[in-house]
Amino acid sequence: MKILRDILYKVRLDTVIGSTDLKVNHIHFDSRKVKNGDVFIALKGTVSDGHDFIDKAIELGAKAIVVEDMPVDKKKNVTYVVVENSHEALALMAANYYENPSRDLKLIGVTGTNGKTTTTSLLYQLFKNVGYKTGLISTVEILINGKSIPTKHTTPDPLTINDHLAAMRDAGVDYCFMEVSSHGIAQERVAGLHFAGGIFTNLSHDHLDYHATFAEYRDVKKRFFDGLPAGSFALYNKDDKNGPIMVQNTKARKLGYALKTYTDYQANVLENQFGGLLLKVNGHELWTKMIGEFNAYNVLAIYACAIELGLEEMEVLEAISKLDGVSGRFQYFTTVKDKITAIVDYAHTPDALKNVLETINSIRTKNEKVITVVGCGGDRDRTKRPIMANVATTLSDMVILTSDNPRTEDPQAILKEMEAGVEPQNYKKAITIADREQAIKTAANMANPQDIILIAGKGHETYQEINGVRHDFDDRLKITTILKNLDK
Ligand SMILES: CC(=O)N[C@H]1[C@@H](OP(=O)(O)OP(=O)(O)OC[C@H]2O[C@@H](n3ccc(=O)[nH]c3=O)[C@H](O)[C@@H]2O)O[C@H](CO)[C@@H](O)[C@@H]1O[C@H](C)C(=O)N[C@@H](C)C(=O)N[C@H](CCC(=O)O)C(=O)O
Ligand SMILES: Nc1ncnc2c1ncn2[C@@H]1O[C@H](COP(=O)(O)OP(=O)(O)OP(=O)(O)O)[C@@H](O)[C@H]1O
Ligand SMILES: N[C@H](CCC[C@H](N)C(=O)O)C(=O)O
Ligand SMILES: [Mg+2]
Repeated sequence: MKILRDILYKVRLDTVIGSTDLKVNHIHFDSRKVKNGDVFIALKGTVSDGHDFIDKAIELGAKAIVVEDMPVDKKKNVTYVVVENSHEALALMAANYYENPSRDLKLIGVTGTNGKTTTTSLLYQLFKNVGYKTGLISTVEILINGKSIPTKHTTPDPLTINDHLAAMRDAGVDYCFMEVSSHGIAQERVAGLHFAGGIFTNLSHDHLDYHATFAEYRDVKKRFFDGLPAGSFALYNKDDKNGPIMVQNTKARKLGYALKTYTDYQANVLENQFGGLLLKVNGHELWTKMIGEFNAYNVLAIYACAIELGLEEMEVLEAISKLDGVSGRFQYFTTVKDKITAIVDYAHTPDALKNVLETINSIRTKNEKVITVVGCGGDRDRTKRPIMANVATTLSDMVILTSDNPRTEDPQAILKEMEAGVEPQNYKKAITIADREQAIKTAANMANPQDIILIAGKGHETYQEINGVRHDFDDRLKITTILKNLDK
C-alpha cells in the first residue's frame, strides 16, 4: 500500500478532484490489468487513447485516475488528477512507487542508433568479471547479477524498468547498464531515473517511421543528455558529427572518445583481423576478441566508462582483453572441411550493414566470396529498405534478399521495396527468396571453400514475427545445422 500523494511527488499537476491522501495498491497504464484499489494512468498512444478506457478501469476497481484531459462524466469516490504529460507522470510515479531504486545503485544509460546492446552487455560482463554485482537492461535480456529475465523491448515501460531496478537493489547490485532507445526517450520511459552517466554511441538512419525527420530523431536522443544531472558524466563519440550536439546542453561532465579526433579518451586501431582487434589505448596495447573498427568504438567507450566509474586502468585493460563477444553480434561459425565461415549479425540499419560488410571485406585474406542474406522488418521504417539492399549488393559478391519479421506486412511487398534499391550494375548479384530458411540454405549451397556468408538483421532473435505470432526461428540454429551437414 502507498499513499497517492507520495507517488505523485514531483509530477507536474494541473487539477486534482478528490483526495490524494488515499491508500493505493498498484499503478497501471493498461486498463486490463487494473484491480481493486489501483491507480490507472491514461496514456495517449500510437494506436489508441488510454482515456477511452477510464470507465473500464473504474469498473475493475481503480480508485484514482491520472489523465491529461479531465473526463466529462466523473464517478463518485474516485480521485481525478490532471497532469501536463501522462507519460512523464507515469515514469515519475513508477520511480516513486518503487522508492527510486535508480538512486540506490549506479545507473548508466547508453543511447545511439547502433552499439547499445554491445556496449551495455560488455560493460555488464566487465563489471561482473572484476567482482561487482551487476545489472543489465538490454534488447537481448535483462540480467540481475547472472539471473536472466526475458524482455520484449530495448527500453521497457517505466513500471517494468523500476520493478527490475528494485529487484537489482534488493539483490545488492552496484552497477546497472541500460539501453536507452529513442522510443524510450520520446515516450518518457526513462524520466524520473537517476543516471550516474550516459554514453552516446553514434547516430545514423533508423526509425524514421516513428520520428518525422532525422533532426527530430537526433533531438529526441539529445533530450537524454539534456536530462542528465550535474555530477554525472556524458561520454560521447566525438568522431560522430552529432556527438558534440548531443552534449551541447548537458549539465553532466562532457568527455569525448574517438579514434580520429583529439579528445579525452583516444585509441588507435593497430590490427583488425578475424581473431579480434589490437588497439592502442592511452599508450597501452590492448587485444580484444571484438571484431571490426565499429567495435573499437564500443571497446573504447566501455574503457572510458569503467575509468570514469573509478576502476583501475590495469584492471580494466586486463578485463577487456578477456571479454567475450555479444550474442548475435558478429557471431561466427566455420565448417571444418571447407572452411566456410557464416557470420550472424544484428545489422538492421544501413550503417550497421555497411560497417559489418566493410569489416568483412577488410579482413578477408584471400579472394573469398561474400554472400549476404538480408531482409527488412515489417511495420518499421520503410525508407531503410532500398538503402539496405543497395549497401548489401554494393559490398557483397552475392545477395539473397529475404524476410525479417514481416509483422503485419506482405513479405513480397517489403522485398519489392528492397529490390528497388539495387543498382543496375548489381542486378546479377541479387536474388530474392522470401522464405528465410530457404534463403540461408541457398547461401550455403552457393558457398565454395573459404567463402563467407553474412546472415544479417536478426542476430540473437529466436523468432520470426508474422501477423502478431512469433514463430520459432533462430538464424544461428539454422546455419549451424546446415554447416554440420556440409561437414559430413
Ligand atoms: C510505437 C510504440 O513504441 N508503442 C509502444 C506503446 O504503445 P502504444 O503507444 O502504441 O499504445 P496503444 O496501443 O496506442 O495504447 C495506448 C494506451 O492505452 C492503453 N490501453 C489499450 C487498450 C486497452 O484495452 N486498455 C488500455 O488501457 C495501453 O495500455 C496504452 O497505455 O507503449 C507500449 C507500452 O509501453 C509498448 O508496448 C508499445 O511498444 C510497441 C509494442 C513496439 O513495438 N514498440 C517498439 C517500436 C519499440 O518501442 N522499440 C524500441 C526501440 C527499438 C530499438 O531501436 O532497439 C524499444 O525500446 O524497444
Ligand atoms: N559502434 C557501432 N557503430 C556502428 N555499428 C555498430 C556499432 N556496434 C554495433 N554495430 C552494428 O549494429 C548492430 C547492432 O548492434 P547492437 O545490437 O549493439 O545495437 P543496438 O543499438 O543495441 O540496436 P537496437 O537499436 O536494435 O537495440 C551490430 O550487429 C553491428 O552490425
Ligand atoms: N529494435 C529494432 C530491431 C529491429 C530488428 C529487425 N530484426 C526487425 O525486426 O526489423 C526495431 O524494433 O526496430
Ligand atoms: Mg539493442
